[in-house]
Amino acid sequence: MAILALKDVSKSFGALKVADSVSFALEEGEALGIIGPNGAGKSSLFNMIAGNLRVDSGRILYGGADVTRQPPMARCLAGIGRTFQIPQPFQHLTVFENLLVAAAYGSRKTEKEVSERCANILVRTGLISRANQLGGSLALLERKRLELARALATDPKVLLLDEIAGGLTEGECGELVETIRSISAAGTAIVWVEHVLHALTSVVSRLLVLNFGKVIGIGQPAEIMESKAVRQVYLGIDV
Ligand SMILES: Nc1ncnc2c1ncn2[C@@H]1O[C@H](COP(=O)(O)OP(=O)(O)OP(=O)(O)O)[C@@H](O)[C@H]1O
Repeated sequence: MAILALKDVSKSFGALKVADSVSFALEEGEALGIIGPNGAGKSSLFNMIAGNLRVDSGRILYGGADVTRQPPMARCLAGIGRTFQIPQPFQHLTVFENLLVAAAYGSRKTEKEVSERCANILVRTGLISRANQLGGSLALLERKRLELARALATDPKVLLLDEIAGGLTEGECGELVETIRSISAAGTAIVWVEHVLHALTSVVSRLLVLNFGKVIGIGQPAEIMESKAVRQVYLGIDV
């Protein structure tokens, strides 16, 4: 059964259609990449899946249940975790405290469970040596890692990554990809919106292409990048 499914989801801002009857399904443990030109509606799609933006029509199913009208917190507690394109950690809390907030808020876990879980995530995301540093003092790669760690602290079954590799150097990007790959290998389903294609395709098994809110292709990365419609629209190549 699909862990996440969108069925004919549509959304407009006035005359601008950011989702035009979008449908796709994500299997448990699958890693799906989403690409598309600037303004195609990728972040809006994440906002609708996470509950930060209401759909105009269509349905969002999570674990088979209809969550279309559920608020963001309910979806987060149910297991839909996300990162934001621009990381905004609590600047005056330490890295560890930032994680504690994400892990403890609204959850019924004990203090011991929450602290152990956060310490473990700091190790997995390469942030353990930064645990006591203030969130506001981190460099870009570490802020991205913290964004990822905060999403993981909510214990997601589906992790939505919004352009997490953007702005990193080649080496930093490679390090982050390794971390994301290990999260995927541990069984967390991932939907990753990214412009850095080589990073994306080194992790995901399928790519979905959005253009003006419409899905213009979904399939294996090699097949998608060869598709005429995708090359014309996304890469600007005349074929
Ligand atoms: N709340 C809003 N009100 C009006 N227009 C919006 C709103 N949010 C987004 N838009 C517009 O909707 C379009 C899609 O935006 P969105 O951020 O979803 O695109 P994107 O594919 O994520 O782009 P990028 O790759 O640049 O991040 C853009 O033209 C954007 O300006």
